Amino acid sequence: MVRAVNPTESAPTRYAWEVQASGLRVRAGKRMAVDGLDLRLGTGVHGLLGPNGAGKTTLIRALATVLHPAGGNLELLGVPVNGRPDLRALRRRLGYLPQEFGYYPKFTVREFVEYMAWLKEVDKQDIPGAVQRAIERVGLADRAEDRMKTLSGGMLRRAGIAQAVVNDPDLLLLDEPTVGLDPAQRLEFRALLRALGERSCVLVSTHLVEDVAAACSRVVLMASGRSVFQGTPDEVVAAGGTDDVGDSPMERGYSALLAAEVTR
Ligand SMILES: Nc1ncnc2c1ncn2[C@@H]1O[C@H](COP(=O)(O)OP(=O)(O)OP(=O)(O)O)[C@@H](O)[C@H]1O
Repeated sequence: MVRAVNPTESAPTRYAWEVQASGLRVRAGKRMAVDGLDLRLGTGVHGLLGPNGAGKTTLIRALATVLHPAGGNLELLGVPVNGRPDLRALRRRLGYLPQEFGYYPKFTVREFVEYMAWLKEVDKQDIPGAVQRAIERVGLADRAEDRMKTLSGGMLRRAGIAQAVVNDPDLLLLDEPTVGLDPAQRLEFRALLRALGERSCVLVSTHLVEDVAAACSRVVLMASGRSVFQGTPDEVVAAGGTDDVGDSPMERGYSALLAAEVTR
C-alpha cells in the first residue's frame, strides 16, 4: 500500500535558522515559564545560561517537541510546530538529552542506544554502525556490554549523550549534559560538542559558565522566561568589570548581564 506523504515530510529542507522563535510562550504546569521569547539559532554550539527557574528546561522541552507552545511562533528545521502538525518526521532529525531520562536497567549500554536508534527510526541496516560510533564518541566503548544499572552517574550521562547523537541529529538539545562528568570527561565532552557543532545546531543548557567559554560559539542568556542576551562568549566577557561577581572573566560578564537585567 502506498502511504500518503504528510506536509511535514514534504517540507522544504532549506531554512535560514534551525530554530526560529518569536513571542514564544510555553507553560510548565500552571506557570508561563517561557513568556515572550525571541530566538534564532543557526549551525554551531549555543550555550544556554540563566539562573534557577529562568525557563531553560521548559524552553528545551518545547524545542524537543515534548511541550507544546501556548503562544507565539516556533519553527524547527524549517517546520512550523504551532497548531497540531504531525511531528514524526521532524523528531527523527532531533536529538534530546533530558535532565533525567528513563531506561530499562537490565539493558546493556549497546542495547539502550540501539533501542533509542530504533525509536528514532534510524534505517535498520545503519543501526549497528551508528550505535558503535555514538558509544565511541562518548568514550563508553569499553563498557558497551555492561548493564545500565552498573554504570556510575557520569557514565549514565554519557550513555544519555550517546542516545541523543545516535541519529546524527540536525538539532541537538542537551539539558545540563556535564552534570556528574569528571574533569577529564568534561574536556572530552567539550571537544565532542565542538565537533557536533560543525554541522548541527547544538543547544546546551548549563550552569557551568566555563563550559560555555570553552565549547560554545554563541551564548543565549535567559531570565524570567525571556532571552535577555544573545551574543558571543567574547561579548559576555566584555560586559563584565572587576566589581562584578565571579571567579573568571566569563563569570563576571554573566553576572553583569544578569544584574543589568534585574535593574532594568
Ligand atoms: N511541572 C511544573 N509545574 C509548575 N511549575 C513548574 C513546572 N516545571 C517548572 N516550573 C516552574 O517554571 C519555571 C521555569 O522552570 P525551568 O525548570 O524551566 O527553569 P530552569 O531555568 O531550567 O531552572 P534550573 O536552572 O533550576 O534547572 C520555574 O519557576 C519552575 O518553578
